[in-house]
Formats: sequence, C-alpha cells, structure tokens
Amino acid sequence: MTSPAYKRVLLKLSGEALMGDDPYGINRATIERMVADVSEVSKLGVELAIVIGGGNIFRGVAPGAEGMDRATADYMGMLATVMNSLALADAMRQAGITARVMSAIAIEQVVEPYVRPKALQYLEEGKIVVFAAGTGNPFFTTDTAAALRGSEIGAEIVLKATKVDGVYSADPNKDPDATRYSTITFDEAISKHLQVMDATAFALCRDQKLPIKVFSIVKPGALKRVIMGEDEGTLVHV
Ligand SMILES: Nc1ncnc2c1ncn2[C@@H]1O[C@H](COP(=O)(O)OP(=O)(O)O)[C@@H](O)[C@H]1O
Ligand SMILES: O=c1ccn([C@@H]2O[C@H](COP(=O)(O)OP(=O)(O)O)[C@@H](O)[C@H]2O)c(=O)[nH]1
Repeated sequence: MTSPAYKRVLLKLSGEALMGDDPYGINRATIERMVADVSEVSKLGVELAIVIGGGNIFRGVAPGAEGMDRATADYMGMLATVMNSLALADAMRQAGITARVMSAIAIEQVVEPYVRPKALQYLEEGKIVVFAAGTGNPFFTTDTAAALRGSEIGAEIVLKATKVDGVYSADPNKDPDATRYSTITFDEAISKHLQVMDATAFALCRDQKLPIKVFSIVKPGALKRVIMGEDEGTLVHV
C-alpha cells in the first residue's frame, strides 16, 4: 500500500460550498460528505488542521453588507466562520472523530481560544483542529487565515478545497474558454491577478515556501487523491 504524501496539512474548506444546492446556510448532506472525506484521510494518519470559511452565512463584502462599516461586516463574517466550525466539529463528533475548535477572537464560553502550542499538541495527539474566526482581523479572508495557520503549525501544504477543480487562466464560472493549470508559480498567479485566492494568501505562502493545492470539494475522492500525492487539481508553488 502506498503511503500519504504528507504528514501534516492545512485544509481550507470553502464556506460557500457548505450550502450545497441551498441558497444559504449549512446543507446537512454536504457537511456529512465533507466529514466522510476528512475522516478517510485522517485514518491514514495524516495530521489535519482545518480552516473553514463563512461565505455561506455572511460575507463582509456582500450586497447584504452594503452601507455597513467594513470592519463591522468583517467581524460578522468571522462569527459566521465560528458557526461553521462548530457545525463541522459536531458533524465530526457524530462520525466518531475527535475535533477541537480554536477561535482567533475571544469567545471563551463557546470555543477555546487559539493558542499555538495547544494546537500543536492536539495535532500530535491525532485530533483534528478547526481554526475558527479566520485571522481574527477585518480586511482579511479565511484563505489568508489558512496561509497563516498553515505556516504557524508547520504544515507541508495548504489544501484549498473549493467549488472549482483548480486554478484556471480566468474565472471558469465566467469564461468558458478558461484553461486549467496543472502547476503554476506564486509569482505568475499574483501577476496574472488570478482570483481563486487573494493575493495576501498567495504572498504569505510564497514567502514561507508553503505550496498550495487547489482542488474541487465536490469531486468524489479528490481530497484522498491529493493526500496520496496523485495528479489532482492545481499545485501553486515557489
Ligand atoms: N483563475 C481562476 N481559477 C479558478 N477559479 C477562479 C479564478 N478566478 C476566479 N475564480 C473563482 O474563485 C472561486 C474560489 O474562490 P473563493 O470565492 O474564495 O471560494 P472559497 O469559498 O473556496 O473561499 C471559484 O469558485 C471561481 O469561480
Ligand atoms: O481573517 C478573516 C477571515 C474572514 N473574515 C470575514 O469573514 C468572511 C467569510 O470568510 P471567507 O469569505 O474567506 O469565506 P469563504 O470564501 O470560504 O466562504 C469574509 O468575507 C470576511 O468578511 C475576516 O474579516 N477576517
């Protein structure tokens, strides 16, 4: 049997993908499927930390936030990621997986605060750590939180599980002629303004020499193939 390509990874799960086919919120079948994928790779002995988005509940830059103070809207977005993190951890508990949620903003009656050594301890114990509330700062995204926490915990790679199956030459949801890269450098992704991830996240990963794999969250078995080092999605590298 071949072994996983990585020992420790940071998995970024799209908040928006949690909606499934619903207009907003958390779709039960979708979250259960995500948990089944996570469970499969966790059983391979891979240490997993997860950052989950909040776009299914609230997006700071959304029309609904129009007229709102940006920082206030962003704090609402961060609270949305806390809700998703709690839902994810609970779904994992029901599936028999031990998960710990750690929040970047103080909300101690609900979840424990993010403390780096504690997170490292959980990972070493084989627990899945869910990082909630993004970076804890407005004007950032959960992609940047994934880059930041991935760097902090010494992950070998950031796995961005999203609605598209890789990085394209243009947004594939808008341009039918867009073509997918199998690999691309950070500098190219940044200079071409490819919007699949924000430039702050790309730049942080580039500086830390932390590769990113962008792959589909809806494609069955994709996470496992990525973990096994198989050809799946797009690798963004230095
Ligand atoms: N060059 C590109 N390659 C791939 N996807 C792109 C590109 N440009 C824009 N996108 C869009 O970026 C989206 C993923 O980014 P984002 O909205 O941050 O999703 P997530 O919810 O996973 O954080 C894709 O669904 C796609 O429509
Ligand atoms: O460090 C962070 C992370 C998130 N957010 C806010 O939380 C929202 C939800 O996160 P994101 O859009 O990254 O989630 P996803 O795209 O995965 O659904 C963002 O729009 C921001 O408003 C923030 O302000 N700081």
